[in-house]
Amino acid sequence: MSRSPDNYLEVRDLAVTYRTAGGEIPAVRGVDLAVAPGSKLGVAGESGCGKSTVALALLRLLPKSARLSGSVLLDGEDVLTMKWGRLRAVRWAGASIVFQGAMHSLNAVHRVGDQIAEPILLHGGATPAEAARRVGALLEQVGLPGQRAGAYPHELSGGQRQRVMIAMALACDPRLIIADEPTTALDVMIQAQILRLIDRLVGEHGISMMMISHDLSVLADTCDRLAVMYAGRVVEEGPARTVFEAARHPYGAALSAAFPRIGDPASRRSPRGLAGDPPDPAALPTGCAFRPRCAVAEERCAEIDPVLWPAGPERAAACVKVLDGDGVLTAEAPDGRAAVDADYQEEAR
Ligand SMILES: Nc1ncnc2c1ncn2[C@@H]1O[C@H](COP(=O)(O)OP(=O)(O)OP(=O)(O)O)[C@@H](O)[C@H]1O
Repeated sequence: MSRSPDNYLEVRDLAVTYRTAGGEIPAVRGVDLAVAPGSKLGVAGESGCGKSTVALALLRLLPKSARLSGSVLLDGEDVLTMKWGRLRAVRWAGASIVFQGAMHSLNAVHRVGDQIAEPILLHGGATPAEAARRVGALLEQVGLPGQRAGAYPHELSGGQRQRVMIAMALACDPRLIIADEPTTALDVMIQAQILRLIDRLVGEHGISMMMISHDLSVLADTCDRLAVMYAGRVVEEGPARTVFEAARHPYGAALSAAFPRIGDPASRRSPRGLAGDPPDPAALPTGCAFRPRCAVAEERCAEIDPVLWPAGPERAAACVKVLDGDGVLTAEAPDGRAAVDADYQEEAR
């Protein structure tokens, strides 16, 4: 993660624990992320690794059972500590979210135009006539005729509903869009259209983006940088293409191999698949959380819980080793990062 005062979004040591009747669930365990203005960060990982929890935490949309720590700096202001009035403004103009599954996110009993107009009226200080004009323009921007403003969600297809969600996310000219699995519920052809649409709109408007997906190949195509999450942590981070093509963390490599690139013979080597399931966050294994599924785990991985450390230019990986493009394991010095415990540093050298 590149730390800079210029980052539009900077997440520092974010931790989220859900309190449930069955005990505490540490869903996110110390996550650092950064998005520079106008850039696109992809967050990848299997179901349950904490991606949506991170997305919801960014705008304090988590249920009351969630306990948060760390900071979420949006243009330098900490979302986690700001007052409610400020937070309401930030939620639309500072950053907005496109959720997975538009059917559940749209209100079934209201016309979609009214739903898009709501934030414009509440936060944009527009008159009803101005809001109606803006709704028409937003619908056109997402490829729907302005008259569809009068439709109810059930009268639209899945792809059209997701377009409405994107129009709503754009309503107050946000500087950041958080897209959480924006195409998961759609068929493949429509998925590609929606991804192209999001890509075009964020490019045209100079909006920063954080896109969440379990599909590394989609993120590699869409984003500049990529963070791979596992068991509530970022285990790998770097330029999107490079992480996808040559992951440095065994989990990044396994996830990448699970999405072979069509027409690329090298990808068919697929040395390590993704067998098994992620751990239950309430019962993590000792040491590295990926150890039970890791093809290259060693005895010391049961003792060491690795943190992110430099693993090449602008890259970081949380593993005692790094995997190079040929599958040869090399150990690299972690550049003396203070967070790494002394034994681990010694071992890594
Ligand atoms: N409201 C909640 N109460 C208790 N546990 C929760 C809650 N929401 C999520 N969790 C748990 O937190 C962990 C992380 O969930 P999260 O939804 O953030 O992961 P994810 O990577 O986004 O997965 P998916 O892609 O399936 O949404 C999971 O173990 C999940 O069961």
